[in-house]
Amino acid sequence: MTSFKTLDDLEDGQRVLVRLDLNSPVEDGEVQDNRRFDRHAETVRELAERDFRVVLLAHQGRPGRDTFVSLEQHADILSEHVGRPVQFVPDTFGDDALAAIDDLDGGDVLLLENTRMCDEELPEEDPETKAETEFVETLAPVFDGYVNDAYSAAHRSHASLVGFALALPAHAGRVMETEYEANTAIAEREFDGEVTMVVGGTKATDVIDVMTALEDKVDTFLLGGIAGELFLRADGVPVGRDIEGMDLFDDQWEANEETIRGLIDDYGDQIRLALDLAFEAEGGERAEIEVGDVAEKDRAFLDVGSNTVSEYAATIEESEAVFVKGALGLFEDERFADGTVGVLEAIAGTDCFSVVGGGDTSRAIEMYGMEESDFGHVSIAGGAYIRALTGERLVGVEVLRE
Ligand SMILES: Nc1ncnc2c1ncn2[C@@H]1O[C@H](COP(=O)(O)OP(=O)(O)O)[C@@H](O)[C@H]1O
Ligand SMILES: O=C(OP(=O)(O)O)[C@H](O)COP(=O)(O)O
Repeated sequence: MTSFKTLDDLEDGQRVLVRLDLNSPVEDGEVQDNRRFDRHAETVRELAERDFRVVLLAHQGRPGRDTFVSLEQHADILSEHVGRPVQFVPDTFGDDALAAIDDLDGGDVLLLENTRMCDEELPEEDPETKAETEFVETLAPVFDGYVNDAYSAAHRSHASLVGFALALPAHAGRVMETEYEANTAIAEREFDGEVTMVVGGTKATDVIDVMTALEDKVDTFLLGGIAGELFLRADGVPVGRDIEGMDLFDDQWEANEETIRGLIDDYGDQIRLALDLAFEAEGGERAEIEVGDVAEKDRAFLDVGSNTVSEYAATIEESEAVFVKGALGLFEDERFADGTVGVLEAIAGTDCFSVVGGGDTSRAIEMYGMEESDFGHVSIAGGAYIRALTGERLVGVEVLRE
């Protein structure tokens, strides 16, 4: 990451403003611990150990949603991960925030209130405009430097993500560095051997965008999940029952059909579809059917079948690099986890370069007892990961470039 200043370029003991992404699931008002805390703790711990006065900015939820809550609980959770106290002040840039910042000693860590509670944070405007907000103009002068560690939010042109980067010497945090390198690898790196991409999940437009952008970079796409069913249907297999709250096979089908057919016609040799599928039998147990035997108006399919898993695993074992976007089945239900777990275990069992992304999919790694260390990189980004895969530049990363 040579075109960015990193923590290595900061002089110890300064006062630094650090943007993290602690955006988390919230259940009944309770913020849920997750991998974002653990990853960012590394950056925070390093700065505190180097005697910086560390002030943290982060957001939670969006105004109007149940997940839009204070960061008070985040401070406690982060403190557990960092292994030292994380103070909290319920203010973003007012007198209370400034007084709390002023009170800090070297090695102290303070989290300010949810940046999205500040009116100037959210409207998406260019970095120059954001740098001129009262939020940035008030806080920036009390710091020596700005660190952005929030790769997973770097696609948003919000004040705390782009404004401070223009107002202060800007540096990439450790999470920013590793996420950037891994997530841009497919767009930026040349691999000598086969490059394989596992594509699944439920987000049809993401899948179409990624496949369209990466046709030249990827040798084989292994499809599963709802996304795979869209391709099977376009290929003439009568599958496609929508899951609750989605209408991919109904209203949206027409909008996507032509694009998917076009991808199959142009790049059919690179695209591998499921050979068999799994469903819930009458007794509730998992059952499988060959794709060729699926009849019109058949049931909902919840996973790829075992022949597909074996085939996909064999391709992965011969690959030099494997990227994962989306799950191959409803892995949250153990009966339908074989596809997702099968390909992840195949990746973990090889020494290929690998990146697993997408919030839901990477959760399968811990759910089924796999070790993150068996993968090249497990991303904590969702939207930013997709954008990186399609070669889009992230505004929050761009403003860090020297
Ligand atoms: N056949 C299927 N039926 C129902 N849900 C599925 C199926 N295949 C995959 N899924 C669901 O897709 C989700 C992941 O999809 P998506 O949100 O697109 O991926 P990510 O968040 O990892 O980017 C998982 O929670 C999984 O349960
Ligand atoms: O969690 C995030 O995005 P993600 O769910 O796409 O990973 C980021 O914190 C960005 O949040 P936002 O999509 O509300 O701007």
